Amino acid sequence: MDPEITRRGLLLVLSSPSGAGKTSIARALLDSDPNLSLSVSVTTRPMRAGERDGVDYDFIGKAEFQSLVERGALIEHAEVFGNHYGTPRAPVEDALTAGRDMLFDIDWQGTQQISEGLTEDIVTVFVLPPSTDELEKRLRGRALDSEDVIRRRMAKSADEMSHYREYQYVLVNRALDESVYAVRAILTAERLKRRRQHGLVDFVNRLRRESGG
Ligand SMILES: Nc1nc2c(ncn2[C@@H]2O[C@H](COP(=O)(O)OP(=O)(O)O)[C@@H](O)[C@H]2O)c(=O)[nH]1
Ligand SMILES: Nc1ncnc2c1ncn2[C@@H]1O[C@H](COP(=O)(O)OP(=O)(O)O)[C@@H](O)[C@H]1O
Repeated sequence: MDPEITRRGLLLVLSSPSGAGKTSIARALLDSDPNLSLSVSVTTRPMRAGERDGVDYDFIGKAEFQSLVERGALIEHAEVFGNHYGTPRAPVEDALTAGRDMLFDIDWQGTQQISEGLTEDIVTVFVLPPSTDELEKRLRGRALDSEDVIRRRMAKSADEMSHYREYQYVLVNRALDESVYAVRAILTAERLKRRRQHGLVDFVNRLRRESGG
């Protein structure tokens, strides 16, 4: 991009029923895109094997969570599967003004709350599994949750999927590399939206002057 043209950051939201693959897509995007960073949520859910505190989530207690809510430090928050989750406000506001993009792995309740305040900045993608059998296979294959938790997540998936209409883009996650490719394409196109690019008037005026128009 020409240095005269700067851009406001965007907020890329990925939602899906649990196990459809949004975390896998998110990790691949983050690994390959230096201008994209993950919005690290706070949660009261216990840490899973393989997760890192401060990287995947900030794992906090219920009292601390409540205090963040009361201080208005969360841009949105919701209860999912009996645990509390929320998005810290400050990193989001900093990223937008600095022209950096942020990725959110949040549910439909959080997406609705962020959409209300930041309608112009948000790009939303809903990820569907290819089939219910495959969804269950992926949840079991992840081997991180107990049988009871897996059953609860499967039972909630129909409810979560009913919100696909509230999203701008919808993607069926068949082959992971194809899904990552598709979300990268969305990101590329959204970054080129005219309204996100500042300085275009001066840039085009200069081009026109230089070409004698
Ligand atoms: N509203 C909201 N939802 C969140 C946040 N962080 C995670 N979630 C959602 O909470 C649900 C459960 O997340 P998690 O416990 O990590 O399980 P998994 O995504 O199914 O592996 C998922 O639908 C996440 O997208 C957050 O900060 N806000
Ligand atoms: N396209 C895919 N094909 C096969 N397995 C997948 C695919 N995407 C993700 N998985 C696997 O499915 C499981 C759930 O994926 P994950 O990214 O944790 O889902 P979510 O974040 O939506 O709960 C993981 O074991 C992951 O490796």
